[in-house]
Amino acid sequence: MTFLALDIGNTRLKWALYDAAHRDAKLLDSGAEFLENIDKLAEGPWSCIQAPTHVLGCAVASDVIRRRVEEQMEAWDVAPQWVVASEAEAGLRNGYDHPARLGADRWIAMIGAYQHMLTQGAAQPMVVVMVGTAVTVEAVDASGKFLGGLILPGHGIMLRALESGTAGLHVPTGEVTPFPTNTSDALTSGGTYAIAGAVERMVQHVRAHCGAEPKCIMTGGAAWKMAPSMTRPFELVDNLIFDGLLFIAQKRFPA
Ligand SMILES: Nc1ncnc2c1ncn2[C@@H]1O[C@H](COP(=O)(O)OP(=O)(O)OP(=O)(O)O)[C@@H](O)[C@H]1O
Ligand SMILES: CC(C)(CO)[C@@H](O)C(=O)NCCC(=O)O
Ligand SMILES: [K+]
Repeated sequence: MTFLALDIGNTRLKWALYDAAHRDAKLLDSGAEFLENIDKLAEGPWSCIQAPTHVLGCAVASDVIRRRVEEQMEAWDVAPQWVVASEAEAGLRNGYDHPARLGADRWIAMIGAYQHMLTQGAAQPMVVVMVGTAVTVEAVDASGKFLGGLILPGHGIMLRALESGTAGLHVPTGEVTPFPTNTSDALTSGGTYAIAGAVERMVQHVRAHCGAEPKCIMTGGAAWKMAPSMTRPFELVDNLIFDGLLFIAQKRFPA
């Protein structure tokens, strides 16, 4: 039995092959492709992996992209399933006005984060941050209710927006520093502290609403770059989407 977890994001597709559809499964293989390269998965990295028994995915990209990924799996005898946000799943309840409109990546990452917290001890409220093309900052109470969350432009989008929207700004990478004294540092620090500041605000909201200190957990390819600029301790988790997918898969595909 093998299980393939897919995370089709805004910019890249990430995949991970496990030896079982279980939270303690062993990772056999993994990779990432920019969305413009997904038509070469079958002849490329997927040509030499074991055919998965089950495929569970998270897709925030368009249906067209999702269908192109499904085409890459035609050599395998498997019907991929895609998680969509619902009113409740895997211990979480969805407080969104229209639960199905919540991004599947956000929902799955919260499921991963909540289960991760429960394995560590008593339930407490959480702030779950995902740092990628976009940044999301979610609030979950100790009972597993998703209270609401923020969506912000990611660091790359912020800087590109400044570059294209101003007369004379160009954006070479700078350092994050409290008092930037050159343009590069001012831009890099501005983007980083915009994210860190939004997260701090959400921590305050959760503390006030729940009357308890939230557990803060951060994921996404650029999470480690944000970590030193946060105002409070954050646990970094490699890929909460895969953790969430594994947990959901364990229910959907019992051994
Ligand atoms: N120093 C930084 N601080 C914060 N964020 C950064 C930094 N450098 C890059 N980023 C962000 O990280 C993103 C890349 O992260 P990641 O690899 O998780 O995203 P992705 O896989 O491209 O996104 P998606 O999952 O939406 O497809 C970039 O788009 C940029 O917004
Ligand atoms: C916010 C993003 C872009 C983050 O990847 C994604 O989760 C998404 O497209 N969400 C749908 C809208 C929403 O979550 O309210
Ligand atoms: K993502």
